Amino acid sequence: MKKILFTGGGSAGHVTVNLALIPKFMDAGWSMDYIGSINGIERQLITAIPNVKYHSISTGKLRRYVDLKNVKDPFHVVKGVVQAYQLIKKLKPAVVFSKGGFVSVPVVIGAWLNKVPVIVHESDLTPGLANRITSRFSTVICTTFPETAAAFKNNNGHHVGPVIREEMKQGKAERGREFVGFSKMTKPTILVMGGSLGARKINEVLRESLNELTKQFRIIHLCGKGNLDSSISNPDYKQFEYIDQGLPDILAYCDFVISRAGSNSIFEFLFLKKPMLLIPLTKQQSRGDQLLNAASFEREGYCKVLHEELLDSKSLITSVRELAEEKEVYIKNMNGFKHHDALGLLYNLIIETAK
Ligand SMILES: CC(=O)N[C@H]1[C@@H](OP(=O)(O)OP(=O)(O)OC[C@H]2O[C@@H](n3ccc(=O)[nH]c3=O)[C@H](O)[C@@H]2O)O[C@H](CO)[C@@H](O)[C@@H]1O
Repeated sequence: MKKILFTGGGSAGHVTVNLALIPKFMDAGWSMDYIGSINGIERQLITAIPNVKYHSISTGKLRRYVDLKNVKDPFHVVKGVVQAYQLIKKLKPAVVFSKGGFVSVPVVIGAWLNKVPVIVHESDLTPGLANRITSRFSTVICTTFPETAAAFKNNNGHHVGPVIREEMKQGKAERGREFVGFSKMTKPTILVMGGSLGARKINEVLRESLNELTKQFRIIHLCGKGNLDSSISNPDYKQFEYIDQGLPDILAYCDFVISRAGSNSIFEFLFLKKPMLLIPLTKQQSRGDQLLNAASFEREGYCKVLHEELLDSKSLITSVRELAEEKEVYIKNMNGFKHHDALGLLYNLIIETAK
């Protein structure tokens, strides 16, 4: 039986493509292992899947800012490399697929030391730090955006396009309504998603604006772990920390989306033709990848952008109303995007690369 090893984590954006690939390898009868961190979101998402064996290793965050943990973390990364090397030596996978995030660095180096071919995936317009490191130890780097492929120095970039999980295509609006517990009613519904980990500023401003927004809309708020606010009682507002299996149904049910600009999420919204208001992570909080993702979508006319520096209750309410008024224009523009089978392309590439 052929064996594949997946890695990637830290946030769901570094797990989603793995979640899309796993059913394909399962159907083809491959044996599957996953190396992730001890406490990252990948543990919760992957251990819920039967037939995938989860192994955890020590990890260290790769920070761009000064922090006392920067002294300790290189030791965690080195320990992770040793653990990954030993695990891969024992597991003997035919190929490693890495979706990035800091946990992937020791795994990819461990695979390279074991001479196992590695495929890396980058979903943002500019490569993340982890992928810039792991690209040097990889056979192919697959990208969501065409221009990203050229950024990798070893000429091993390969554009595959946005990988959409199969279940995203099978959402049912009525199931979504029942899942969240809204009564049958015609008020348009907005899904608010501050990235897979939630976004404090978006949560605060949204909650300040709730009374005004719910005069016109219903709101489903994915607020991130530990961010529920039990003091709010509004029949047109439902909040969840994170939704795993039910998300396709909820997206099918929603009319609009307010979101961070993580690449996997925005391509899912594009695929489902949901007019979106994007509030990208700022340059102070990140390398600026979401600003570029959002700018690229704005140029194509797929979204409206509200920069966090300008985000307050007034600008949020105005932007949402404008989005709703211009709904048809956004949908028309999104209809022009040509989707192809990126998941199939990626799957075939992995099969061809496997030893
Ligand atoms: C803070 C941070 O580091 N953000 C990065 C992270 O974002 P983040 O982890 O938010 O990643 P994305 O927006 O790309 O993807 C999130 C994925 O989680 C899913 N989802 C989300 C919420 C939920 O309740 N249920 C659920 O299933 C979405 O459908 C999507 O498939 O990875 C992205 C892709 O590399 C980057 O663009 C972001 O800059």
